[in-house]
Amino acid sequence: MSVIVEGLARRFGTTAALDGVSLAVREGEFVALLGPSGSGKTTLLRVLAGLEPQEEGRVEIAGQEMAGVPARERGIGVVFQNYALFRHMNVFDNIAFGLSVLPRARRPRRAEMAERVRELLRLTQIPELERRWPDQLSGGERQRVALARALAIHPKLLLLDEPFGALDALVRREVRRWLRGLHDRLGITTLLVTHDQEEAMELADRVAVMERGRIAQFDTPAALLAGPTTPFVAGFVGEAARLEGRVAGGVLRFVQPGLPPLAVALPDGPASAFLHPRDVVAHPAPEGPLIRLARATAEGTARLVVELADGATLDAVAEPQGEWPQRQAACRLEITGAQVFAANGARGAAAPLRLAEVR
Ligand SMILES: Nc1ncnc2c1ncn2[C@@H]1O[C@H](COP(=O)(O)OP(=O)(O)OP(=O)(O)O)[C@@H](O)[C@H]1O
Repeated sequence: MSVIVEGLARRFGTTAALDGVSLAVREGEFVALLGPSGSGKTTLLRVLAGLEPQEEGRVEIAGQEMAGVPARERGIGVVFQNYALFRHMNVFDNIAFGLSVLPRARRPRRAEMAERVRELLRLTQIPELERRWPDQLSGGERQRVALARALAIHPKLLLLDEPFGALDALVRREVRRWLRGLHDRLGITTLLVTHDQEEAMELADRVAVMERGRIAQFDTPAALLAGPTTPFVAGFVGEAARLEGRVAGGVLRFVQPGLPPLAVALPDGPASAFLHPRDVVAHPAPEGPLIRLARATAEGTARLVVELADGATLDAVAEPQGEWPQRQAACRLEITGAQVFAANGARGAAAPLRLAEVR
């Protein structure tokens, strides 16, 4: 089911939780809504689900205008982080609940209902938990039950609000891979709210980055990392550090001493550069910025925190062939690229200067 949102607004007192949100989600797509706390992610999901009124704008799901359509007639499956299972019902009854609240005309008969619940238990790979009570389940198992309950009504759209929030990191990773596999098999259009960018990047086909009630950028994970369109997105997505500088004659020089200038096609004037750790490569050198912290990564490379001459720190990687970097050792920093924004919002990708260009 495709979802089209246009100019959506929702205020709480003087707070604009949604301030003109437009978004077009394709049928079968997995989209993550990513943004800092309070940026409007949950409100957007609640408006789509019909749990929150929209003040301005329109929502269309599968070609149908949603204004005035009550929540339970929207055909949407919802899993909220705090949408706990019913403690007085076992797993089977929790899942069947989704069906029992359907409007009478669409509610299946008992035998059909039981068959559907068993099918969902198989689909979510927890058939052995059918008779368990919620307090006898692990966090990951509870999430599977909550998802089975949301899927019970054969939703055409699935809305997930921080569904893994309560799980520890390892279980979280496992459950989200499983969820993505399930999505690929069922093909249900899915919107997931998260403030965890790793989760958004791993799961979603496209990510909508939200900032103060608006969509700052809606793109594939790779495009967001490679081409953030605003300083907010550049700072929020990835692990980039922000450094100030000045462009003159196509050359960016940093305010901080000890960093090489870069070539960038931007007008003269102040500029902000976003440097990802992988773009800052430390080489052994007799003098220069000091390595304050060094740690091995899961990929077998070394991640460093380097202290610049003015006391500011910068994340970097060690030159791949170099010796294992020592704390307190001096280094020379090479910058292989950066996203740069001029004061007027124009952006450019910076690259190392060739020696002939350094004046
Ligand atoms: N029922 C409400 N009453 C008053 N203000 C609200 C209400 N719901 C949300 N808000 C406000 O609207 C803004 C957006 O909230 P929302 O919950 O949508 O953000 P969010 O991005 O989901 O945040 P989080 O990641 O913390 O859940 C916030 O400033 C919040 O305080």
